[in-house]
Amino acid sequence: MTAITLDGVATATAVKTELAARITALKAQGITPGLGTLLVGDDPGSRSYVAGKHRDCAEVGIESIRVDLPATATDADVRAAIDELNANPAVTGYIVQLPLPKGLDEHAALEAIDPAKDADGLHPTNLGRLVLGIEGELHSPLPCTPAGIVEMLQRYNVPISGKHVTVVGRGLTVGRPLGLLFTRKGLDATVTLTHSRTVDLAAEVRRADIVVAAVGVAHLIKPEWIKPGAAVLDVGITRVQDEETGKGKLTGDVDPAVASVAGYLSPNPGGVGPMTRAMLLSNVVDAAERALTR
Ligand SMILES: Nc1nc2c(c(=O)[nH]1)N[C@@H](CN(C=O)c1ccc(C(=O)N[C@@H](CCC(=O)O)C(=O)O)cc1)CN2
Repeated sequence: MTAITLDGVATATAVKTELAARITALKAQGITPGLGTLLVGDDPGSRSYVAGKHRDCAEVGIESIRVDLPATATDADVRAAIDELNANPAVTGYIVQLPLPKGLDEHAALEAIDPAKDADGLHPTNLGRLVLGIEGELHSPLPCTPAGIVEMLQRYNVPISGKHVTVVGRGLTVGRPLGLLFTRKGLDATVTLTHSRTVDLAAEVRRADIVVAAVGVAHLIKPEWIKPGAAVLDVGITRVQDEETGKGKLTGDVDPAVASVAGYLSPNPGGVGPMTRAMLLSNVVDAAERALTR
């Protein structure tokens, strides 16, 4: 068996095309969505993700506002930048790029975001709404990577309801919210959320119909751990040295040989990452549309 590729680049392109039409309609009604980003420090990965977010905005017609602080910034500097983004009417939604440099209080930063402008769905109010399962009018933004994972599975018609999902990794941006999302009414999966103290990870992965690996350990997930036909989504990323060229390259959590056992495989790069970016744009557009109806 060779797994069907869950192509994040193509799926994100489809999402962005749909969003561009909604943005044109918003502009016709006098609303221009605007995404703000706050980047602290000079981590090359974070820099490149933020640059990508601004490129995406330009592509679909969303204004973007960029605030960069040096690595020497204090919690008070971060708070002042967040207060400005909260007050800026051109910013309809914004994100604080994570992780913040060591020593800065990430939780305080996320709590300071105006929940109505939280484009990442990481403010405690919005995560709380995810816990409570609040949808409909009060529907709040979902964290982008979990939302992108579900969107991609649905667009490829991968069954979720009644299926067993094993999530490897319990981080704030992926594992924890993903467990809540998959168990929501309407998706109705059964989730095992695993982490570094899980006793027999291989056994937990082996019983899953859907495996999401978001732990940042290169090639941790082995082909013999995979139930034949399962959907495997590779989210974690590690920078390793290419043995042939000696150059740095990005590697996911999933051993490439998994493709010979799985039914579906979301590669890394080229899978969930582009969907994360598309879902951020989607959150910004959703918020602008919600503002229209208020
Ligand atoms: N505030 C947030 N911080 C972080 C988030 C987040 O959702 N909100 N997620 C990650 C980083 N991230 C977005 O911010 C992100 C990571 C990866 C990609 C991506 O498209 N990756 C490419 C490969 C990357 C490369 O070539 O360098 C891929 O998978 O194909 C997009 C966004 C942590 N921080």
